[in-house]
Amino acid sequence: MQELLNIDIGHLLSRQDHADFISPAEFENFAPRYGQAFEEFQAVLRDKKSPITLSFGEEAAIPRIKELARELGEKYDNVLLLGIGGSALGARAVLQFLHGPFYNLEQHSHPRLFILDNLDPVLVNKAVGVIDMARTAIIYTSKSGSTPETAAQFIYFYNRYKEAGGRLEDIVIICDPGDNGINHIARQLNCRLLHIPRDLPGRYSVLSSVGFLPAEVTGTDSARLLAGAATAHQSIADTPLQQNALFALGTCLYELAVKGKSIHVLFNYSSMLYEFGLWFVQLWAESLGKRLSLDGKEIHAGTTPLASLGATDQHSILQLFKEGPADKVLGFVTIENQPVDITLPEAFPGEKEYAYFTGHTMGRQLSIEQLATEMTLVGAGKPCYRVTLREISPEVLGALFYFYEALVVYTGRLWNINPFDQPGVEEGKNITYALMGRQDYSQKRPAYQEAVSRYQKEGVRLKV
Ligand SMILES: O=P(O)(O)OC[C@H]1O[C@H](O)[C@H](O)[C@@H](O)[C@@H]1O
Repeated sequence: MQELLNIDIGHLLSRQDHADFISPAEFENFAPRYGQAFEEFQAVLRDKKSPITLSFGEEAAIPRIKELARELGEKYDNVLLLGIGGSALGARAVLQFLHGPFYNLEQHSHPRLFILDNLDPVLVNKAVGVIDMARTAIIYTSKSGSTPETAAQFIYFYNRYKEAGGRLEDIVIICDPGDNGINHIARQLNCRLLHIPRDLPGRYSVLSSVGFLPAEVTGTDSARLLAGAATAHQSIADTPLQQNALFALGTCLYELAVKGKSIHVLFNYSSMLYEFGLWFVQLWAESLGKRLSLDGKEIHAGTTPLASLGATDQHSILQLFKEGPADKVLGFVTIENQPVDITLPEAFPGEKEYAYFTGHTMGRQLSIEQLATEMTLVGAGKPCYRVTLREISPEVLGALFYFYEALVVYTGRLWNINPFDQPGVEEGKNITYALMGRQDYSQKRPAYQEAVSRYQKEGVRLKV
């Protein structure tokens, strides 16, 4: 049987020395130079000692998650998921990949799923206009429980839910098991509580109750997502260096970054992968973008992730990819076996711009366009790799999630950084807490207020 994922790195390489690609000599040097780091990483995976392998322990939680999803489905027409970042992007990617963008408009036996992942009064107001709170279950997902955007949304919807006569014990909270406010609230409400493994960071948590419950609510078997991840895990952990796709791709991406390819574009050739692209952006950016190395040196590691959609973005950003700065490496993601294809009937036979479509399928046209785009980029000196997905299925998506998680963790080793923290986002949060009057930030408040007014005075305002 065909593999879940196939990776082609041939067009990251060149036949001779080339500043924009990996040369044969550089490629040959991979094993002696990085082999030990990779084999150490493989050993950590095999021993299930990496935070990402905590997902496999979540198999035990699946029966309870299925039961909960079934109950919610029986009682409610809608499920409202409140979360942000790693608490929403994975669920959005699963929904889009397996059900597409019109899930909530289709007729089916499962509840509609609304994922609100922004603090935006206009958006919230629009949602209130279309969601009947008396027929809506709430899932509040926050690893830390202290993320202010999600907390504000929960406070608001909790009140609306109560006003609509909602049963407090049906609210679902998904969070870290620590002794924190969100757990206190869960106990106070006596509601449903699912815990995310303590050492599984939010942006790596899609393969846990964070992704599993919303998936199950919409009828996706989360055990199949996890089974796909397990297949990818086995291949990454057990395949020897010379044939290992993750070793080859991760090492190429790291070396190309060092050679100045500071932007990593994921060019997804399926609208079903649109949300996956956003999940990838958070995972790549927060994990690898680090000021300090593990030994405390200021290195400003990482490359900038960008998600693009084919064929749509051929008509927007492709021009820059091809002729703009030579600072990018591009990964194409394509789907080998589409569940449906559409054959174009004969029309306008006398018009040469239209006649040639007759008998072609949209799927075939899309794959021709993908190949044409990739070839022209490589021809213009832009290194490209391709990930081919066997089909649209939970197993393939689980494998894809896990592959990119492992890719990030391995390249993090080469950068010598911690891929599991995000110190850079804490300062902004602290200012927010202080200015919003959070009690335990009262001492820091005057200093932050002063800094804010100084900052605002520095503005140079011009009229239009
Ligand atoms: O799940 P939460 O704790 O609410 O966190 C939501 C998001 O918050 C922060 O921005 C972190 O940098 C992200 O990594 C995280 O996914």
